[in-house]
Amino acid sequence: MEALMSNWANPVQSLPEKYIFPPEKRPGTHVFPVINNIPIVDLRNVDGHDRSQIIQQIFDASQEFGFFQVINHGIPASLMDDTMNVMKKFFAAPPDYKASFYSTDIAKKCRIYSSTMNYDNEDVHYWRDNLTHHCHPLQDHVHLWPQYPTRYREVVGTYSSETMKLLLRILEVISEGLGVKPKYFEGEMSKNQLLSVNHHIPCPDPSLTLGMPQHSDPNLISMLHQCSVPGLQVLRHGQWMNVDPTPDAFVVIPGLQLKVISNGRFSSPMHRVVTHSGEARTTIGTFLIPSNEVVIEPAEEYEPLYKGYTYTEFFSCFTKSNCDADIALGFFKNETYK
Ligand SMILES: O=C(O)CCC(=O)C(=O)O
Ligand SMILES: [Fe+2]
Repeated sequence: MEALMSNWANPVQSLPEKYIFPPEKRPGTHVFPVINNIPIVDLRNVDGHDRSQIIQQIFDASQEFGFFQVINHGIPASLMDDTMNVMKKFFAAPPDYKASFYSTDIAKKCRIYSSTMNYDNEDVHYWRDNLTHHCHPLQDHVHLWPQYPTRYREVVGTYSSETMKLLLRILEVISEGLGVKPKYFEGEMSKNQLLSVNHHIPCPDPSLTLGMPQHSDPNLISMLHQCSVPGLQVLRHGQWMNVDPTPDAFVVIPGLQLKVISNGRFSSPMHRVVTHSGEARTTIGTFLIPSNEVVIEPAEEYEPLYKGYTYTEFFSCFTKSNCDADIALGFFKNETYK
């Protein structure tokens, strides 16, 4: 349980050796530029006269940046704040309470762990704790969730059903732009909803370590709710750049399955997390994940870049390739159109 950083005495005076990355992987003392023109999609009139313009904005943003932010998305700021506060309180809970959720078993449906799924075998640890649990359908999972703080289940229950609805609305807009049936992404395609909360305590030396490895999200689509402390970086034209938090917005990140289904019209941007020396950072990620059995394939018939596969087949290649998206997708590339 000493693995959980949120139990450590605060502040940590010097970076423990196990968290110091080899020089080529360190973020260094470089000041990273901020992406100051991240596309912001205003969803206020998505069901009205702005719909076709919104579709265009989402596709343009995905082509140009790989991701976008949404505002006026219908989830009240008060619910976003309540959920963030509940999460911050959970990570501040007594160590004994958190111990009951600690597990390195990825099959466990509600758990807290530190660094990555590979804590026991990795050479260097990432500077993060993570709470992950399934959310959908609520009645199958809510009994496994924390009960501290006392409002956890009530607040996070509402939050997760609202974020699920929002992601399905965004996916419906995307399906329209792709020219597939409006409910293409419902049901098996978005069967599992995962809430993944990252918590990074203040770090004595952010130049030497990382809060999360560089990766593309393996699922269908992700939505990220950042607190006010920056840390998310996206690789843009070969350079790491900061995606600073926009109050009350969500960052929408297409996953690798959307890249395949859209036949490459969406990409799945490479991102990572750097640490902060002054303040703790908490982010709430919502992931939609296909069922294990559903066949993922380009929705267009014309020159499909990938062969069909099940999500289980993909995920096994993804983990075997050490979570390298290019290697994993390489197994499913269609030779004819490479
Ligand atoms: O916490 C963040 O800012 C990013 C989280 C993320 O990329 C992920 O959980 O996949
Ligand atoms: Fe991610």
